[in-house]
Amino acid sequence: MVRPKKRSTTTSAAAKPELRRPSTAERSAYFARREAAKVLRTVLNGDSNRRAVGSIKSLVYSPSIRNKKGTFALVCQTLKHLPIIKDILDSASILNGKWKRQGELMYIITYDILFGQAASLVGDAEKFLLLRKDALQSGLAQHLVRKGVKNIKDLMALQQISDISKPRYVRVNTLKFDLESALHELGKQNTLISAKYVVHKDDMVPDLLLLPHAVDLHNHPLVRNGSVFMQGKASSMAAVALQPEPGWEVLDACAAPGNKTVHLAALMRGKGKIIACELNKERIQRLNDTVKLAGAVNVDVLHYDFLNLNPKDPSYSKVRAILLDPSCSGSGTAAVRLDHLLPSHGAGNADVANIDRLRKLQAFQKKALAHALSFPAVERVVYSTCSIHQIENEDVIKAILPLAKSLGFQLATPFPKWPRRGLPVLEGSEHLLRFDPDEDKEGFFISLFVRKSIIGNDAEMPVRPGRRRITSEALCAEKCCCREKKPTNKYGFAMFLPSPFIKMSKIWLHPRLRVQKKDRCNQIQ
Ligand SMILES: C[S@@+](CC[C@H](N)C(=O)[O-])C[C@H]1O[C@@H](n2cnc3c(N)ncnc32)[C@H](O)[C@@H]1O
Repeated sequence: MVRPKKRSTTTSAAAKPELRRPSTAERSAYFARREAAKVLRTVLNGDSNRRAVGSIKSLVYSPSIRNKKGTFALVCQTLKHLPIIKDILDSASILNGKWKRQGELMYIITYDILFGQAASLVGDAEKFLLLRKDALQSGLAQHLVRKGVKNIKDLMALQQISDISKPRYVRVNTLKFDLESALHELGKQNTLISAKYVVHKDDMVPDLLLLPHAVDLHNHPLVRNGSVFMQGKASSMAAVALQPEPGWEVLDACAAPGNKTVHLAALMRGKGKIIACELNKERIQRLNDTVKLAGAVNVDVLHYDFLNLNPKDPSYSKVRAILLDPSCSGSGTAAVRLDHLLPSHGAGNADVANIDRLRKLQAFQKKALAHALSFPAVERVVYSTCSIHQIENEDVIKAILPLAKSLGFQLATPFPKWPRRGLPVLEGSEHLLRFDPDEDKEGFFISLFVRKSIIGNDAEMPVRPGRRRITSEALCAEKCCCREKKPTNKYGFAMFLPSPFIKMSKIWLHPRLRVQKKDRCNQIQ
């Protein structure tokens, strides 16, 4: 890394301005630009490979970034202006091989020279671009002409980049703090911004507080000591929908970073047991940290593949509720993650690679939901995603519903007063809950399965927890999400039933359960 030059002993009058010791502001701006370039490189690489390693926010708020606020602003602003910056650098052929390899740093500095803090520019890369400032400025003037606008303000308006004014929610961690004290503390005069936050209680989710969107609480003492968690409304609804009772055994199937795990612990008032299962080794540390920060003593972190947990293992025989918040496309949080700033935005979201990815995610989601429903004592299962795609939401429920029904589950209605429900593509979609990215500033999906002893019309006999009645529809759903499709006979039944099912001899040949061959698998496509 080329650092700002230290004071030199030379006495040459011409060299003096170049070699003076950089001021604190210049040094801090120098490092902020390097930190921003590092984040920008990760973001742009992830975007071009369609494999984001983290959102802009999560990258900026990682411990390695010192000047978080400055870095975040610089990355966002550079991204907003990136098409213009690239056009100017390309058309003026300013970058040679050496500086091309540091493209992200060049973008950041160009942003600063043309649109930002050109005052504190020290460093070799900065010097290189400052020497070409005239070329950059005339490139900008030509760009404005090409776009048919008079000034930068009009140019930005043309790009129609809207700021996402998502309200800021915090969930009070009742394991450590109480709602009224949090309301009081957060409402106090804030010395940093010399203003009071206006804090409201959420009208639907207990222990959730609402603040203005501009409020930055990352460094607030209550956040740092785990008294409150920065958690959105939709995400906070998932654990509440599960309604775990104090003393229950609960499984959080896909747990890291653990926001919902510790919410479950708070709802259970620290009584009972939560098994927090997580596959990803790196994310286990985050999960452990969240659990520790929240003071959740009844959480057992398990580094394991949820799909390989054996529901018949006595360790899980008392699990009464499962929260399944599996990996998903994250499309519902795209706005919050500032994906609209990325070059790929608007480049055809539904491209082939994306659809392929969604199908793979859906295959996992269906397997995981079928697996969650197979735990013998489970009474309540929440399936949630932060995706807006039907394929990861309603389609998953539709595919698994026959199996769920055969096991004695029904869809129940979490938060009946919430106005936005599931897309009407399956019977019972009114039970499903959706957050809309336009109306609610984020997309989210929650479904709740509750085990009843009588299954509506399809069943004359009660199904006790732990016992399953297998219908042909259920078999279809289970096979199609876990195995290859099997050939069916003219009645629509599988001709090659998996041997354990035959051994169980529990396939009830009730005429109602025979589904038409043509209808059998369409719900899982
Ligand atoms: C959407 S995130 C969960 C967020 C979490 N519920 C929260 O609120 O903080 C999904 C998590 O599931 C994990 N995961 C994916 N496949 C898994 C599997 N087969 N078993 C356990 N965890 C898995 C991912 O590593 C990821 O951490």
